Amino acid sequence: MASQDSSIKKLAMIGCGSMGGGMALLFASKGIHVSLQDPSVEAMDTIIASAEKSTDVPASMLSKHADYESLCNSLEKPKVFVWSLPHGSVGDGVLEKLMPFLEKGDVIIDCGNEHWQNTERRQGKCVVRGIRYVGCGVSGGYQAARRGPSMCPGADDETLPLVLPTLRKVAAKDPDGKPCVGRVGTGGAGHYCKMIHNGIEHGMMSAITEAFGIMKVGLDMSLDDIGDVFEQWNAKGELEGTFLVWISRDICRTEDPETGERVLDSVEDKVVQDYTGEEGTGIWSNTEAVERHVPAPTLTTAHYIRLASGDRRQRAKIQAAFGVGSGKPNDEHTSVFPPQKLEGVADRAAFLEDLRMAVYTACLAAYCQGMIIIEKADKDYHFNIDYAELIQVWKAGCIIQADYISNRLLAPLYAQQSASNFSANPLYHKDVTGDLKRGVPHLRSVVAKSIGADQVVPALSATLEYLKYQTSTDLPTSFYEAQLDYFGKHMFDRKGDDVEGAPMTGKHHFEWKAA
Ligand SMILES: NC(=O)C1=CN([C@@H]2O[C@H](COP(=O)(O)OP(=O)(O)OC[C@H]3O[C@@H](n4cnc5c(N)ncnc54)[C@H](OP(=O)(O)O)[C@@H]3O)[C@@H](O)[C@H]2O)C=CC1
Ligand SMILES: O=C(CO)[C@H](O)[C@H](O)COP(=O)(O)O
Repeated sequence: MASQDSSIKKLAMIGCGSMGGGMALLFASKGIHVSLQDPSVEAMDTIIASAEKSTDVPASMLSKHADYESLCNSLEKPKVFVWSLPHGSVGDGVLEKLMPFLEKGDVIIDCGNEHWQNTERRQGKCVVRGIRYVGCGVSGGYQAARRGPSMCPGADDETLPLVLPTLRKVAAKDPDGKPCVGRVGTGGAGHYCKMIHNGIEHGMMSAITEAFGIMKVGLDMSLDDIGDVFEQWNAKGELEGTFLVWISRDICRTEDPETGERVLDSVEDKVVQDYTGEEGTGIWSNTEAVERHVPAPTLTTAHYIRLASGDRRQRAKIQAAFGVGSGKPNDEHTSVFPPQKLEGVADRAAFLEDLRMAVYTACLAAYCQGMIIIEKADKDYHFNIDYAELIQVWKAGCIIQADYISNRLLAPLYAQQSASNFSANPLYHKDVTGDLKRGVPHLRSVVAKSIGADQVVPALSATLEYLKYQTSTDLPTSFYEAQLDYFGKHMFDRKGDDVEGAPMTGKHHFEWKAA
């Protein structure tokens, strides 16, 4: 591996599906020989056939291998393996079978969406044999896998310098040509941050989806007009260069060439990834938020509508119990509380501006909530996160790419990481809070009108609530604390008792009613 330019000349790609296939071609296009391994011979043949058709990948840069012995024999020492596998037991099984062929110094770069604790467990197994295991979250979907994804690696500080020169060659580049990969942190930090990336992704997706619903039904706009709005939002201002807004434009406009109909009109309203177990990042990121005691309602509420959406049959049955529909999922597309046209929108352009700012505010809140989870995890798990590198990773090639948020707010903030009074919590920084404050009147207006018209706005409304409760030191939760003390003798602090440091049990109990 470590020849003159210290970059990798040969590697094995284990897992040749949509991501692995794209990355295999990408590595090969950069002059790296890629040995393919996948249970499906067809998957490997498809990659080789794509290389034959391509102009940038000589098919001779790829070889396919039926077993690990042949795969390992095709590599140079130290051997380098890139994994693009489903999470969990698949990776454990591959590691077990691969172990007999591994030697000191060999490197595994796990580019799947693995749970960070699995990553650390495997790092522990590998390190005792001198094998290096990098947990490298990859983002951007299968198209980016082929042309340059955003890459989020975590491992010990001796291992990362060995793989970074190669990852820099293939990773997405920001507009200044700087690669979107870097030293994110130690241990499972790479997979941890990718997991939170996906949590942020879900919050942003929901906010944009809710805005779509508002425009479609609440304003009775055509798909073409909605596509135009997304295009304008993406072109300038706070949502400038937001990947998810950009693809939303395309989603509105794309027609099926066979039918001439909009593809979107044929898509059923269920997100099933959490049910199929195909992906786990949504569940893990929200579980982490709660376990780290970080309120992340934009992410969590986005996840709840996803969960509700996934089981369409259950929704149909519940709907019938409310007295609407037949209870059979495919009979009707209807609602117990059908969304209606918005009332009180005299000036559509002004409302669309409110909507743009509401979506921005929710996207920024999603980013903030994600960064606060990472900050807390960094302290609890000692990831030693390099925040500036992490924001660089997310500057291009990834699903949460949001140019304004990263360039104008987060990159300048995280450039100060070495300052003695630095905090990675974006809500302690005035540029960020200034923008959130500016967003609130727009968000309030959109949420109020939407609620009046039964529009489905979980992430937008949860963001508004979040900004209210996370910024208040006068919450109605005095009452909650009193309830706890009444029935459970859980104690409370009196007003003015609060002190610096971690939250502690209160010092007082009141005998509200004699036992
Ligand atoms: N799709 C996306 O947009 C993104 C996905 N990811 C992550 O990347 C990873 C791969 O995802 P994706 O490419 O979409 O999934 P795919 O299902 O398309 O690819 C996974 C591949 O792994 C293969 N595989 C399964 N078991 C083994 C094994 N024991 N040895 C070798 N190969 C095996 C599968 O083969 P077979 O089909 O025959 O079982 C399949 O070809 C996942 O962790 C995913 O979460 C990350 C970012 C984006
Ligand atoms: O990791 C990804 C993007 O970043 C993948 O696209 C992933 O499949 C998305 O799935 P989910 O919405 O369940 O996280």
